[in-house]
Amino acid sequence: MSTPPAKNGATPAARQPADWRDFFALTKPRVMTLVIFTGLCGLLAAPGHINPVIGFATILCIAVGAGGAAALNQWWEADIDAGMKRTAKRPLPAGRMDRESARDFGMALSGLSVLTMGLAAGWLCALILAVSIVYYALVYTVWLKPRTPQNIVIGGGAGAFPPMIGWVAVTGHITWMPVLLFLIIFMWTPPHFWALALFVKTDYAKVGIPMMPVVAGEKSTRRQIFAYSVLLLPLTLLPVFLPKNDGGPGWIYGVSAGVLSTLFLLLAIRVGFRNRRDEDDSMKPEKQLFAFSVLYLFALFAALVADRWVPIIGGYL
Ligand code: HEM
Ligand SMILES: CC(C)=CCC/C(C)=C/CC/C(C)=C/COP(=O)(O)OP(=O)(O)O
Repeated sequence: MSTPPAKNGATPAARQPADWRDFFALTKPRVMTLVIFTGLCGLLAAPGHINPVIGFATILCIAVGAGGAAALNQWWEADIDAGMKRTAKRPLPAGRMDRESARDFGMALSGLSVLTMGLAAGWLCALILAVSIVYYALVYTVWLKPRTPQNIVIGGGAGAFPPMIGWVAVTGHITWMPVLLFLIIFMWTPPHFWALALFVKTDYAKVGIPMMPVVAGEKSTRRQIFAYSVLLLPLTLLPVFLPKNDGGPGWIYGVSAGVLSTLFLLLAIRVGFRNRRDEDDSMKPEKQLFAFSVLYLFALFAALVADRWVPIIGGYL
């Protein structure tokens, strides 16, 4: 694929050779910690045993594949990133790397991760990883993001696959539980992202990306954040009703999910029905919901692992 033409000539040519820190930054390491964590939790919560070396390779491949997809995302969007305050310091818009290096790095990481995943954890895991890379780098970044305010609703699927990959690495097949884990992240993504989009709305408007607050306005986005958060609560409780032999969790997960999702909903209600009087009003509730969304998913998946391992460890004591 050739490098996309500059949309407004904003991306400068690289002024200096990139070093390893720039390549690392290209993998969006902070965002990907949660992607990797949910993948790890899928693997640790699944019923069954996995060779630790294969388990480690699986998580490494998720990390490398997600990093590769993130590099391809930045290769494609260098001009957009140059126009937004939040992203302008990234290696491409800041002129620390040329676009072809980012593209080649992204392609190499993506190819390598899928191949290694296939050899280590099996070709079903490799297929799901390949789908998530293509989903993020192509379907979301190239196709949906510049076209529709539903971009992150549909595109959010990309980030929902890692726990399914971890789970399938252990069990070998897709059952209800990994599908529910996928759906939980799918439902979580709109409130996670729109809370942030509400306070960086002007940036997205400036570069012409049709994010929901830009297209449908604040009020509609707030109501939609609320709606997805309402649906998220019962969805996170559904796993408890699955049979134990499909890895259905018990009360540790159930209680944690109930408490966490209720807190999430309370914050979403504050954001959802807030009437800002003027543009200068603080965005504290939105910032709180965004920050909590990250903590929430970490805690929810940690509870899933605790649910499986606390009784096992307790049995040894
Ligand atoms: C299409 C779906 C998603 C969109 C558009 C999105 C967008 C964003 C954006 C714009 C940020 C701001 C910070 C940054 O860019 O560094 C962010 C932060 C973050 N996102 Fe998402 N996100 C999505 C899905 C996910 C998923 C699936 C996960 C993990 C499972 C995730 C985890 C995180 C984390 C951990 C942060 C905080 C990073 C930090 O502390 O700097 N996001 N997200
Ligand atoms: C295994 C695998 C391939 C996982 C992919 C994980 C995935 C899709 C994560 C999405 C999170 C993310 C970096 C969103 C940024 O959106 P953006 O690119 O629109 O944000 P930006 O404005 O910060 O560039």
